[in-house]
Amino acid sequence: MAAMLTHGKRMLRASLKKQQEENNDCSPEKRSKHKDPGKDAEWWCHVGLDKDGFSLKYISDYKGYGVFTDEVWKKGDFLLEYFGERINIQEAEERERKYDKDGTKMCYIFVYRFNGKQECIDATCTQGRLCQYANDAYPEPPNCVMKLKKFKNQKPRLCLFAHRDINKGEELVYDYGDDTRNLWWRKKKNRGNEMLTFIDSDDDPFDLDKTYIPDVSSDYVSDSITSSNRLTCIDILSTDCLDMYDELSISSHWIPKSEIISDIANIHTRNKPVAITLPCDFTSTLPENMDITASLDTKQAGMSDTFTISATKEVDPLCDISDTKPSGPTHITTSALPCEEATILKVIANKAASADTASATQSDISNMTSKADFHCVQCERRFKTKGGFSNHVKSHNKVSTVYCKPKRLCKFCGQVYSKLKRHIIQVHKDCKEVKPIIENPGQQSAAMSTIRKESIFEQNKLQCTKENPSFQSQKYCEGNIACCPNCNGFYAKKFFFRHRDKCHLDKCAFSKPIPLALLATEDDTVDASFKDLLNSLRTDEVGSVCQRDCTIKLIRARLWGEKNEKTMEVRKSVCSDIRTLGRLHVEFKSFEKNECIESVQMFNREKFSSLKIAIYKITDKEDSSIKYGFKENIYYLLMTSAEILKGEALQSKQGEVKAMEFDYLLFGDARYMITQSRQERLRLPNRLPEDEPVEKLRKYTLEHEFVELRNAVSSRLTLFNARRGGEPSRLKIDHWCKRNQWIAKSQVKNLDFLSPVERKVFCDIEVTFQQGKGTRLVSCLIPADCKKAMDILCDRNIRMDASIQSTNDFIFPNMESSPNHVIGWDCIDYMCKKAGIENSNINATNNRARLSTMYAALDVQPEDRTFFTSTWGIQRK
Ligand SMILES: C[S@@+](CC[C@H](N)C(=O)[O-])C[C@H]1O[C@@H](n2cnc3c(N)ncnc32)[C@H](O)[C@@H]1O
Repeated sequence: MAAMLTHGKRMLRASLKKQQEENNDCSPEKRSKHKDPGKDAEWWCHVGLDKDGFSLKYISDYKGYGVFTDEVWKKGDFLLEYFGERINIQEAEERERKYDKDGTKMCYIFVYRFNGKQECIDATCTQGRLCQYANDAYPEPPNCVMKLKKFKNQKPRLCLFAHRDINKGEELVYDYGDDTRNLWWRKKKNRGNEMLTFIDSDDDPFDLDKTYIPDVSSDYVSDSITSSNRLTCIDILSTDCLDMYDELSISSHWIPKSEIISDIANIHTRNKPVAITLPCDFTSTLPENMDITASLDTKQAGMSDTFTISATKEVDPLCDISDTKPSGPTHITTSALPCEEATILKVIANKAASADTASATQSDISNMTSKADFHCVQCERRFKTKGGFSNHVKSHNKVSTVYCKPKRLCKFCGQVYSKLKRHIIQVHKDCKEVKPIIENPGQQSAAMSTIRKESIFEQNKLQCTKENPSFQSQKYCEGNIACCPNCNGFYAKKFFFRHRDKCHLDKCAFSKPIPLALLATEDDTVDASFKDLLNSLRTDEVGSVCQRDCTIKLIRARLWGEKNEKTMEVRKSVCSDIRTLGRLHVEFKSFEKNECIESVQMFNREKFSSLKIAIYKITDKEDSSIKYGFKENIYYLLMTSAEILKGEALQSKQGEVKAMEFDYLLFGDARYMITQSRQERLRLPNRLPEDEPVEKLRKYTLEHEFVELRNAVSSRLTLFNARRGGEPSRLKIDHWCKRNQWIAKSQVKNLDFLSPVERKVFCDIEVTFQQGKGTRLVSCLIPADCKKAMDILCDRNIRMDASIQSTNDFIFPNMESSPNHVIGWDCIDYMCKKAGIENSNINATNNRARLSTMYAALDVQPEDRTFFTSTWGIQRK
């Protein structure tokens, strides 16, 4: 593969700068989400965007623009796609001539060979993408590599991958290939001097002359300096040695030599201190590890702009040049120095010193070094000795791990104090609550602890209203704070169990999530179960959107309010619905690039495209397929929400909202996939469980002594009822107790119209009805062999012995102190493992499909079919 990238001119600088600003957008849709670089590349090519983490910078008039990394990349990572119009070679040649002729456009045509044929990508007119600005690596080794990637049913794509680990701030460069006809820059000599000497200026596309003085304020210089915190390499090159090192130029990897040379007019040195004359504005672009403050101070004091760079012992290589006259360029590398040491390299503002520098001797240097003023850039403190300075730097490193006593809010005056106790006793001594504390010193600490707890609660309550709340706890802890439902105290989650005993809480009591718990206490109009629902929301970004956004709050209240039975299922489904709305809103905001936009705007027809992207973002799977079931749920959720909002607008006499009609315009693909999946995939023979493992499992659940009674019975009922959704696992004790209310056994015998099979079914089998999904009642058949086990599972004493919460009235409870029922699929999985069935695909859904497939093959009369489908829980359209 050879790349032919023709040179261009520098005219588009302004427009590219604008483009760069657009590219710097940090929206989440520009973040990678794939670990596998191939998949990652496929996803980004599919989405048609560039990843975050790169920026376009102007390097020099010679090289033009380049792509730089804003973060660290690992070897093998997919970086960017070279995106453009796909054209053939003839068209490419024509366009190249045209671009050259009209001279207004740079030409970005990439030529590669695929299946023996030359193909081209023209990125000349590509807007808002970066890869076309990546330069050729020559003369350095490349840090990335362009690969041709062929994804399913697609034309090949040009993808740039990291060839090695790439640091932040590095320029992305790859090998343009060995077709050097167009790579004129490879014919240039003396790249080390950053193109100051062109050997054949005819080749130079920019017609630069040798005395070209680059623009030091260009983006590249300032940006690369600020982004680089490392002092990795300083080269001191001797040029015209009038005297010993009278003129030196300094180059380092963060400042192209050309730029420096033009701006550092004189760099004099004789011995160790190197005196350089810097222009004022250059001093402000010095890297962090040189002392900028010192130089600025000097300027403020009206002193000269001449500075002395002196080095302490650590920069030993500098000594090497003090005595000997070099025969050629001398390289002094400080790259071996650890960062902390490199900080010691100082710029000392000292007019007198600079005047003397040209004749400075070794003793001058030691004097200077000993007089060195070590300045800590973090806290502005100055040190006379290097030892003191080093210790001080270490102490900074420790700060992050040292506990800093937080300031507490005084509940009496609303101010924060670092010594709350002292403040309360001194200032609020006359307060009714404080007097007893002062009078009974023995109880002081307990009483203060209560006051502190209350103050933390109030403080955290205030934090809840903030976008990025920072919560406090009783004792120091990093993140993960829990709130006690009993005393409202805040504790480290890790140690909450200790407090649980102190507060005499139930062993299985949970801490409550922070912000929602606090907000819920504020709103007394909300019933307890709804507060409970609020508390169960997670406290991440989506959770906080759900609790703050008025529209979501309204929808949540309506969804919750319209359910008669507030079962665990209903709770879960409302929670999941509002989290889905929250997720949509988060994505919607990010696409709209407006943090303040409210979720009601998602229902505004004019914002259709943003909503579309938001849906796309959350339903898109890693392998570029879609979560179609989820997408269809979103459809229904949006429809319901739009109805709620319309109703609300009418009620509040605001007139009808401009709510969207959510037709299948957005959701057609999901609907298609669902139908396809239901009609085809589920019925495919390889999806259906084999008879053998089903039989084995049936036998196992029958023969097993009900040691793991719950799992066995739940699995048996799931198989027996052949029903979707694990409904038997949701049976409640009440369902079992009231089973006789549905069919009176005594009367079954007298029902002449029943066939013998039906009669047997009704006599032997227990029938109960439970609520299915939505409002449907679904029958559950319990075979005779499970009756005893059902009695055992419902026995209150046995349940107590098994530590099942008394409030949990599911027959098949989840044991982990949860108020919920077990997941039917988990039971089957467990039993399969016990029965030695490997990789089983038995589950309620598959089993139901298997049975109905078998049943469909039978020649059954229509009325019997009706009986079968209604009684055996197989849904009929
Ligand atoms: C695909 S463009 C790269 C982006 C380009 N720097 C710009 O500003 O548009 C290729 C052009 O960049 C310049 N270029 C690429 N690699 C270079 C290198 N190693 N040295 C000098 N110029 C280079 C040449 O002008 C070349 O024609």
